[in-house]
Order: sequence, then C-alpha cells, then structure tokens
Amino acid sequence: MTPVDLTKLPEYLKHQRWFAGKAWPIKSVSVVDHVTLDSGSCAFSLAVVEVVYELGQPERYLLPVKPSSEGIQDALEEADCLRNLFQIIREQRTVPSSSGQVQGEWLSTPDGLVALPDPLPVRRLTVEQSNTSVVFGEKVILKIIRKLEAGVNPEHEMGRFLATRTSFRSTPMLLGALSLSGNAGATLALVHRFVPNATDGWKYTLEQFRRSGELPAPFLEEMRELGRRIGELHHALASVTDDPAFAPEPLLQEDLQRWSASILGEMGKTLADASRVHVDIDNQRERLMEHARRLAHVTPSGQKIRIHGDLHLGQVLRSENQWLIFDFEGEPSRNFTQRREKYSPMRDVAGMLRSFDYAEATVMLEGNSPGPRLAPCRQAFLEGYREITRGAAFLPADEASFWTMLRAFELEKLLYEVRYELQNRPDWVRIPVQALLRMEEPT
Ligand SMILES: Nc1ncnc2c1ncn2[C@@H]1O[C@H](COP(=O)(O)OP(=O)(O)O)[C@@H](O)[C@H]1O
Ligand SMILES: O=P(O)(O)O[C@H]1O[C@H](CO)[C@@H](O[C@H]2O[C@H](CO)[C@@H](O)[C@H](O)[C@H]2O)[C@H](O)[C@H]1O
Repeated sequence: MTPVDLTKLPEYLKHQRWFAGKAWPIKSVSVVDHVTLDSGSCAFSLAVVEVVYELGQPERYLLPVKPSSEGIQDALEEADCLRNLFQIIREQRTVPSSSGQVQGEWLSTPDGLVALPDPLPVRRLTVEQSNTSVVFGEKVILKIIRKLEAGVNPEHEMGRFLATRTSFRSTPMLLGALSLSGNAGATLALVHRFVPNATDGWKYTLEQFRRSGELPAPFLEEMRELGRRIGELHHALASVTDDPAFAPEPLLQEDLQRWSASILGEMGKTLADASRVHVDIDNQRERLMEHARRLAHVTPSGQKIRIHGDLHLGQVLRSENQWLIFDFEGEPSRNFTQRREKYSPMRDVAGMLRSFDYAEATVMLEGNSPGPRLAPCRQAFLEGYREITRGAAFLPADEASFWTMLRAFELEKLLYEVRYELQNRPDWVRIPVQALLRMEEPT
C-alpha cells in the first residue's frame, strides 16, 4: 500500500516551493520507497517519490506526509513530527523501509554533546531555501533535503570529515544525519549546530558597501580574516588521510588540460547565449579563450583536494565577530560525482573574488556612489589567504602559475554565472557580462 494518494501528487508537487519541475509536464509519479515513523505523538510516512516528466530526466523527492481527509498533508508542518524525526537521528535508530532502511547517525564529537531543552522548542526557518530547515531549542538546525540525488551527498561527507578528521572549527559543525539505504539510497536530512544571530556574508558586505565609498580599515581587516579562514579550510581539506575520498593528489598536466578544455567547451555555448543580450561579448571571445588555453600550459605544481565548490559570500556567516563557512553541498548544477571531484583550491578563491564583484555591481545598480571598494576588498582577502597558505603543498609553487590559474578559474566561474543568471535572474546577467568585457589581455 502506498502512503500517499498518487493521483493527488502532481497537483500537490506543483504548489511546493522546493519542487524544481513546476514548468514541466509530469508523465507519472510513483513511490520508490517509504517508511512509517510512528514513535512519539506523531505518526507519519517518509516517502521517496519519483517524478517522470514528458521530457528530461526523472527526479526524486522526499515527502514526509501524514494521511489526511483533505489529501496530502506535509508532516513537517507539525512540531511533533519534526521532534520525532530529530529523535530518530539523535538516538541513532534504524527503521526498516519497504526496500531498505532508514538510519539515524549522531557523531561522537564534543559538539555532539550539546544539551537541549525538554520539551524541545521547534522553529521553522522562513528564509528562501531549496530544502526545509528547522531550528530546535536555538541550538541545532535540521535540514530536511527535498530533492534527492543518487550517490554520496557531499555536504554529509564533507561535514563528517571536517568534524571527525580535522581541527577546523570555523563552520557550524555537523552533528548528525538521516540516511536511507537500499535502491532509493540517499542522505535525507542533516543536523548542524545552529549559529544564533548570524548574518550571511552577502548581506554583511552589501551593508558595508552601501555605507561608504571608501571601505574602513576594520572591514578590510575582516576581509583579510575571511581569506585566512578559507586558507585554513583548504589546509584542513588537504590533511593527510587514508580516506581516498579526501586524500590530496598531485596536480597533473592532464588535470590542467582537462580543466582548460572544459572551460573552452563551456565558452562556446555560454558566450553565444550571452552575445544575444550583449553583442560586444563577441569581440572578447579570442582574449577569453586565451585565458583558458593558458591553463593547459601551466607547469603542474600543487595538489588537487576536496574543495567547498560553490564558495561565495552567501556561503559564509558572520556571528560574534567570526566568519563561519557553511553549505558544503557544492555547485547545484553538477551531479554528486562531479561535485566530489578533487580540484585546485584556487577554484574556491576565484568564487569568493567573483562574489565581491557581485556585491560592488549590486550597490552600483542600487544607485550608490562609486568608491574604491572592489580592488581593496580583493586585495585584503587575497592577502589573508596567501598569508595563511604560504608554502602550502596544495597551491601552485610559483607566482605566474598562481595568477594564470586564478584568472582561468575566475573565467570558469563567470561563465557559470552567465548561465545561472540567464536561467534564474536575467536582469543580473549584465554583472558577469560586464566582468567578462573588463577581463584584461592575458600577460
Ligand atoms: N548552522 C546554521 N546556523 C544558522 N543559520 C543557518 C545555519 N545553516 C544555515 N543557516 C541559514 O539557513 C539558510 C538556508 O540554509 P542552507 O543550508 O543554505 O539551505 P538550502 O540548501 O536549502 O539553501 C542559510 O542561508 C542561512 O541563513
Ligand atoms: O543557492 P546557492 O547558495 O547554492 O548558490 C547559487 O545561488 C547563488 C545566488 O544567490 C549563486 O551566486 C551568485 O550570486 C551571488 C549573489 O547573489 C554572488 O555572490 C555569487 O558570486 C554568484 O556566483 C551561486 O553561484 C549559485 O550556485
């Protein structure tokens, strides 16, 4: 027996914020696995449903649902159901599902000893997000993943590695997780320490950029700090380990050639799309291609390591005068296997530098006065990063390679941004396009 009325599902899904397929006609929906969780004062089903579209790839979603006379009711709207789900994780319970099992995991780390009030207060997060997050007792945050991907979830794996194998603490620590094994295997939920009174780095930087043309010295020191934290993150991710998913690997010429070819490949279609809105971009094509080509000819030095993969100002939190780095799920447009690939950490550095340009462009679009903001911000961040990573085995050994790689990864990120903006925020496509037009001649 299925736990949910399948005939009502297509309509239900189309009204959910987290459902990515709103624009596509649905061919069929089926339940591929389900489990009933009936401990505590709320009984509900966790169902994994597969949505097959008329065109394109099928997708899987996690539906925590309660039987209701009115059709489908989201169990996450009830505090008792949320507490029930959290208890399964905290108590590391195993519950058989129709084709596998659901497993709660709680890490045995000092952070895992967190004391929680009883009864446990529950608060749903109201921010725009692709999943559903809930705060318990203002101490921990549970993220229930809505769109499920096959394979190892990078946020789960990275969080566990950082918490149990490294001393890196500038992140809300992973405390636990809920996983499903069997033919619908996936990470279903993650629990982290909740950071109270946090502002994300994007809002924090915009506020500062709006306030003044010239950035005050204390803010630039904070940007230097941010660079140091990212450098420390890379040191942690480059830790010597026998775990093949994390062990650093030497950077090879073939890696550089592959990355260069991939950027060149992306450039063709992306610039063609961009030139429909900005004709000038065509004149820049040769110069941009040269930046990508040069990457292939860098003399290989340094390492490939696991990286954050989608680093920007929205992925850092500012709380109690500290920077914390979070959201290790990687770039949403890539599948889990691609996101788990080892790369040069220069890719993360490039991501953050691009974010400063977005902040500058945003305040200029709002009509604020120009100021020397972007260059000092970039410089301060890079100073902090380079200070903490001086001589690190994971970075290129010479200055020329450092800059060639940085420019090539900035270019790669710019192309990603053009595609992202064309798809999601067409008004903003001018931000990466203007930056492409400004990109200097390769030296
Ligand atoms: N550990 C945390 N402490 C405080 N706030 C957090 C924490 N983790 C996430 N948030 C807030 O919740 C928002 C959504 O989190 P995120 O993990 O990015 O969800 P999603 O993957 O669904 O977008 C973030 O933008 C941030 O403001
Ligand atoms: O939703 P995620 O946080 O995983 O990231 C996606 O959305 C981001 C947009 O919010 C996007 O970032 C781009 O816009 C930012 C400003 O809103 C800017 O700071 C980033 O530099 C820029 O790339 C991110 O790329 C995307 O994966």
